[in-house]
Amino acid sequence: MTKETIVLASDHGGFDLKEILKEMLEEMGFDALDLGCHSPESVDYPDYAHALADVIAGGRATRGLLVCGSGIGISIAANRHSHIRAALVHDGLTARLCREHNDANVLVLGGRTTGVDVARDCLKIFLKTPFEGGRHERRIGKMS
Ligand SMILES: O=C(CO)[C@H](O)[C@H](O)[C@H](O)COP(=O)(O)O
Repeated sequence: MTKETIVLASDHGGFDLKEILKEMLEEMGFDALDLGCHSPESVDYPDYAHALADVIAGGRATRGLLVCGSGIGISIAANRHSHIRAALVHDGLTARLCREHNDANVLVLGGRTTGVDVARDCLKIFLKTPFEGGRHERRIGKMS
């Protein structure tokens, strides 16, 4: 069976958490396409958000994960792309709602703000929760 590819990227502030979540994705049976960064050396988060958006635009992955220090900068950068709905979440509830209501295609976490256990939960919930459609479909349509 073909593995689904999940694309992921971070800046230095999200590097440690991205590495942990990459391993988790692989353990869950996904193909984790890691666009970097590849060390804790300081880099610029927009470069990584744009690279991830390009991969999703190209169709190699449909879902992604971004991490920076707070999750804020990298989500702002990712959401400049019209095909990206990147959701910065902080707990299981927001991870579920970003899928059910917003059909988010990119999960964003803060490596300096969210603990590893919560981050793992968020990722699991993000991956398994379907979009509810209905009234939410209309609202999403108004954003494109
Ligand atoms: O964009 C951010 C804050 O909104 C991220 O947290 C970055 O990772 C952060 O700004 C990086 O900060 P640093 O002082 O250069 O490590």
